[in-house]
Amino acid sequence: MPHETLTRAAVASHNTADSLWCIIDHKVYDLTDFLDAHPGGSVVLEQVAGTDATEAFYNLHRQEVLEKYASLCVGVLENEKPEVIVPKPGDLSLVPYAEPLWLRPQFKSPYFNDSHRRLQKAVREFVDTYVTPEAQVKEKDGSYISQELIDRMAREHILAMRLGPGKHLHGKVLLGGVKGEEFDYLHDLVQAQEFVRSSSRGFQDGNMAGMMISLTAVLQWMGNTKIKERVTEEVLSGKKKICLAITEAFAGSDVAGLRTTATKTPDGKHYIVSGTKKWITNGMWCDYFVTGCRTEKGFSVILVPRGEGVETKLIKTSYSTAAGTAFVEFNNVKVPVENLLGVEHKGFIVIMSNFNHERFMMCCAVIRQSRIVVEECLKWCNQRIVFKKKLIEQPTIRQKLAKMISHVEANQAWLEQIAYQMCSMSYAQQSNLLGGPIGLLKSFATRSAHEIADEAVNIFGGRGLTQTGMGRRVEEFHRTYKFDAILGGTEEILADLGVRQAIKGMPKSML
Ligand code: HEM
Repeated sequence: MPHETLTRAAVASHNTADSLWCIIDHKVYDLTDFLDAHPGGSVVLEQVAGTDATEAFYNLHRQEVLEKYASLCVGVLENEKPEVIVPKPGDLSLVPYAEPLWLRPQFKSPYFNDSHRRLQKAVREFVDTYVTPEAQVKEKDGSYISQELIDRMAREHILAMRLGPGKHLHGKVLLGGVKGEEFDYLHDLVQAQEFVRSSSRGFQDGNMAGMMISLTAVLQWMGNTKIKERVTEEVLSGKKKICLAITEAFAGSDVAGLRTTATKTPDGKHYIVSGTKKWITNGMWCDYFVTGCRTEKGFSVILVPRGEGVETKLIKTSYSTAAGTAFVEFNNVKVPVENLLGVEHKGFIVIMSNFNHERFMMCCAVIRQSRIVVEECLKWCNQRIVFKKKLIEQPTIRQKLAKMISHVEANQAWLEQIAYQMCSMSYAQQSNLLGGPIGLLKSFATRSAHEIADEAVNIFGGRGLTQTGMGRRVEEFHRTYKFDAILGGTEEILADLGVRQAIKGMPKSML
C-alpha cells in the first residue's frame, strides 16, 4: 500500500537511473531497483523517468502486472485519485458484453431466478479466490490439481454439483445457500460457465473433468447398489478419482470400432480386460476407469479399478499436462462382473446417454471462453494506441468486434433455451429430443470459437501469439479451442447427428 502523498514536481526530480520514479494511474512507483529485472528492459524505463507513464504502461501491460508488483508503489499524488478499476473476487466485469445478458443489471431474463443468481455470485467468488490462482500456476508448470483444492470442492459439495442435477444432491446445501433439490440445468449452466473463467484450458480439464463425465454413468447405470454407493462416496469426498476411458487409437467418435476386450472367466465371476485407451482426460491420477469394452455379443461398459495390469503414460497435447491426459494400457486386468454398468452387450446406450450432459457442459464452457476473448479484445482495443488513435477508433476493428459479439450472444441465447428445455424433460426425453440440438449447438459454438480465435489474434497481432503478457488469454484460446471441437464428438459428427435426429421426426408422407 502507498505510504506517502507526493507532488508531480517531487516525482520529476527522480529522473535518473540512480533514482528512477514514474507515475502510473496517479500512483508513484520507484523503479530504481527494478531496472535490471524489468522484462521490457531498463532503457524504456529510463525514457519515462520522472514522468507520468500511464499511457505508455497501459499500451503494453495488463493491469494485473501492477497488482503483482504493488510493492514498487511508494506513494499517491496529492489531490489525485486512481481511475483504473481493480476488480475484487466475485465482481462482475464492467466491460460491455463481458457478462451474459442476464447478469447485466439493465436487462431481465425469463430463465434465471434469485437462486441462480445466488449460486452465480458464490461460485464466482470461490473461483476467483481458490481456483484461478492455482489454475494459472498449474497451467504453466503442467503439474496436477492439488488435493487441497479437491478437498475444498468436496466440502462445499462442488464436486457433486458439477455432475448436474439429480438425487446425489438431495439433502445438500450448495454454494449460495442453494438447496440440492432445487438445483436444475440452469444452475448447472451457471456453475459451468463460472468455472471456465479461470482461463486455463488444460487445468480446466484437470479440474475433475474426468469425474464429471464418468461418475454420472456410475450413478445412472451401476446395478450393484453397494459398489455404486461406495464409489460415489469415495469420489465425491475427494478421496478417489475417476475418469472415462472410451476413446482408442483405433477409434474415436466411431465407438463401434473399439478394440479393448472384456472376456468372462470360465467361472463367470470376472472379466479379463485387455486393450488400450488414448487421450483419457485425468487418466494419469485416476483410481477408476469407466471403460468401453467389446464383449462376446456386443459392447459393454465396465468400471475398472487401478491395480495390477493397469498402466498409464502421460500424453503431451497442445494444452497443459495439468489435464493429466493419459494413454492407458489394460493388460489382462481382472475385474469382478459386478462392476458392469448397464446391461451386458448393451453398453452403447450407457455411453450415448452420458454424452448429452458432457456436450452440454462443453457448450457452456466454450461459449463462456469465447466471451472472455471478446472481453479481452474490447479492453485491448480501448487501451492500445496505434497511428495515434485507440484501436477501437478503426472501423475495421469494430467490424471484427461486431462479428465476435454476435457469435457469442447468439450462442448464449441458444444455450439458455436448451438448458430451460432440459429442466422440464426426463433423462430419456432429453436424449430423444435434445441430443440433436445439443450436437448442433456444440458444433456451431466451436465453429464460432474458430472465427473468434482467428479475429482475436488478428486484433492482438504478435501478442496473440505470445504466452505471457497482454495477449496471453487470446494465445491460449487460439491454441486450445480445438479441444472443444474434437472432444465429446467432432463438429462433423455432431452436426450430422443433429440433422439425422431431426429427420427421424419428419412425417412419413410427402409434404
Ligand atoms: C510499475 C512499473 C512496471 C512494471 C511492474 C512492469 C513490468 C513488466 C512486465 C512484468 C513485463 C512482461 C510482460 C507482461 O507481463 O506484460 C513488462 C514488459 C514490458 N514493459 Fe514494463 N513494467 C513497468 C513499467 C513500464 C513502463 C513505464 C514502460 C514503458 C515506458 C514499460 C515497457 C515495457 C515493455 C516495452 C515491455 C515488453 C512488452 C512486450 O514484450 O510486449 N514498462 N513490463
